[in-house]
Amino acid sequence: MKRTYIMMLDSFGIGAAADAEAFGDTGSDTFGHIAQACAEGKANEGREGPLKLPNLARLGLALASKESTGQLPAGFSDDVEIIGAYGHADELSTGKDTPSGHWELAGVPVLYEWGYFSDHTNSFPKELTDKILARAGLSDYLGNCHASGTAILEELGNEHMTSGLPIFYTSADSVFQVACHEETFGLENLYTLCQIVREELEPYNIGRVIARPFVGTGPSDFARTGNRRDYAVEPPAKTVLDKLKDSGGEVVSVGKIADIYAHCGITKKVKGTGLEALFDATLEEIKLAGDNTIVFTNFVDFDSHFGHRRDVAGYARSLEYFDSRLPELMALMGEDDLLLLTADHGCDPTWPGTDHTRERVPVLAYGAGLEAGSLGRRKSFADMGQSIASYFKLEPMEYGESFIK
Ligand SMILES: O=P(O)(O)O[C@H]1O[C@H](CO)[C@@H](O)[C@H]1O
Ligand SMILES: [Mn+2]
Ligand SMILES: [Mn+2]
Repeated sequence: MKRTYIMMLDSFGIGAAADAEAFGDTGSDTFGHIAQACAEGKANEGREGPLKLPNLARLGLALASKESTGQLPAGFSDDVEIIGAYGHADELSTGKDTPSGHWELAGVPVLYEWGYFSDHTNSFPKELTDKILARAGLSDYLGNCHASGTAILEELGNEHMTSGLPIFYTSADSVFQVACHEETFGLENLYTLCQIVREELEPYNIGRVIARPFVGTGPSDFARTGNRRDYAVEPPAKTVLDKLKDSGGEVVSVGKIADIYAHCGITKKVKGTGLEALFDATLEEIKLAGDNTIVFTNFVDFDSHFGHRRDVAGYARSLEYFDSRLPELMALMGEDDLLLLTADHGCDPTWPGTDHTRERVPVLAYGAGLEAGSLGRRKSFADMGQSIASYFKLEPMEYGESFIK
């Protein structure tokens, strides 16, 4: 029986990419800097001391990081019995965003330039927002800037609730984000507005519109909810997910995977909010998975709760939680099953600003008869897509070199 489990630790980079300089990210290292802070006793909220990831270490995480950066992350040893194939991959895609990372992993790098709203204030062109407002029947909107999604709620959340005007903001990514209160504005109204934005963005080549619903009564208790929705454009070519689906296989999305692939190549969708719920849902789907199935989970909290929020201790705590649950997943694996752990970009919580960081990602592959040891430096995340194609005996992808025969 052939089944692949892809665990996407959103934003878990392992060292600056070869081209990090072009992004202002030279020296960034999500994993390395978290480990460093932990070893120095600077990440003790809700956890303590050096970062402990024994299961990921046995899969080769620390050694992959060493091969990426030239040094072992603080608190990790190379004297560990390695049970998996481990490597690190550079990104071919032009951007350090979520869709690019996910699509490239599935064999389709984004080689064109996305559109960006690069101006930090007055970010959106008036002719665009005029069209959106007219279609949505709104008189005006708030925001119109680059912002952290939680900071902008503190700043504009109250005004939004009293005026009923949506908050529009963006970031260094190719995104148009819309924050609205779930109760005062209404969740369905927010989704409808985002659909209008998606349609009006057609000429701008923007990767994603993101609905950012929140609840609460004021800045002290505003909280974003799990009803976030991503409206991505479709990948520019068939991904390995499409190919497996077209060949009659099953592709199960857990979390926001389906949204990120614009629902292409997916046969079943399961949602969950938070690391624990997503891990539970993943285990349930693995138990149900038949032959020729991919179960693909995105663990978004690493990125949205900790990376973007520059919360080192929170990131470390969640990594340790994730690691502690890995044995449950591995116990469900059949002899021929393949487990892949990776990331889509970096989001170094020690880095200035609140944006992603251009980093290499871990490529941890386990099972399916793979020999334990180094896979070295991979030129593209697409090596994973090519390997999955080869594993399921699908037509080869256009990009990527397989590490599975
Ligand atoms: O600050 P928040 O709203 O979490 O937004 C972040 O999330 C988006 C998607 O990763 C990024 O573009 C960044 O802007
Ligand atoms: Mn991401
Ligand atoms: Mn992000």
